[in-house]
Amino acid sequence: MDEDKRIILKDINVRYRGADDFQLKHVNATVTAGKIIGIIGNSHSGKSTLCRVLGGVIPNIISAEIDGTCNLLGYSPKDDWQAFNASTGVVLQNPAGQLSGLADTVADELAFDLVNQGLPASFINKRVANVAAQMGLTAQLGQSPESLSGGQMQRLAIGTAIVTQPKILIMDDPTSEMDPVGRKQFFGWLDTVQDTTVFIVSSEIDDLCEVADSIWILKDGELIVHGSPEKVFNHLSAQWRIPEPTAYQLAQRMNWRLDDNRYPVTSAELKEAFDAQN
Ligand SMILES: Nc1ncnc2c1ncn2[C@@H]1O[C@H](COP(=O)(O)OP(=O)(O)OP(=O)(O)O)[C@@H](O)[C@H]1O
Repeated sequence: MDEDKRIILKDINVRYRGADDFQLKHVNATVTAGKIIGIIGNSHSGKSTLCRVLGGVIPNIISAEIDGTCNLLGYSPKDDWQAFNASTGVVLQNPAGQLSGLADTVADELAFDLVNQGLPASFINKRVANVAAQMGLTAQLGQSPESLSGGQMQRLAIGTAIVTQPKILIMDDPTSEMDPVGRKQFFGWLDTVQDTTVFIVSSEIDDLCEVADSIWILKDGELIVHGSPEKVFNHLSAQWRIPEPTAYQLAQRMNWRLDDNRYPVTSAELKEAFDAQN
């Protein structure tokens, strides 16, 4: 398959300045464009560091020792930074830190990159209204970004990342400050995203299983497992200290299995396994 339809990570090693050990070690994976990748792992396992590599923040903004190959849809963050940057949208852990700080209103913040691109006002207004609606921020468009709650701020950060319609979206724990309703809406929205490759770090295992094509588990900087949610959670090692999704736990307790003997990991699969027993 063409390089411009894949994301390729080949033997990525990363060490921050002054650190004794590597924070990412021999990370290898290939992803087909358009997939949703859920990244999980315990604290300090390297999830944010991987997001920084995928978004080109390392090495272009945070200088760190990095080797290996990172190629996103044909662009390398090292060699094609401008094109790479234009193709990726990044939502970091601290949403407030990635806002421009120059916009008086949520609408101006959402419009910021489009204005910088010199696009016509009518186009910008339409795009901003569309993104605000997707993020549930229509009522806040006239408000100052500083007046937003933590969850709204996260939704604004996601909005600023998607407003330029990047081909790749990288989100590091984007729902950490959302309430349960906001989180549900966010994962419902994520499920509708098309023609975009999404990398999302989250500890919301149930939600991730519903939307992700693939789950990556990081442990001590190593990508120890990657595969479909069903495969990954049916072959977990207790040593990794990763919780199974609720559907899996319930089915295991009731011994409800799918046709191929696996336990379900999504609500639809749980129903399938239940129906098969009754
Ligand atoms: N800017 C930095 N400079 C030096 N070391 C760092 C830096 N950022 C992270 N680290 C270290 O790199 C390791 C991996 O951190 P990282 O934040 O990538 O893990 P994580 O899995 O995202 O953790 P968490 O779930 O706690 O956010 C940790 O040991 C952390 O202390």
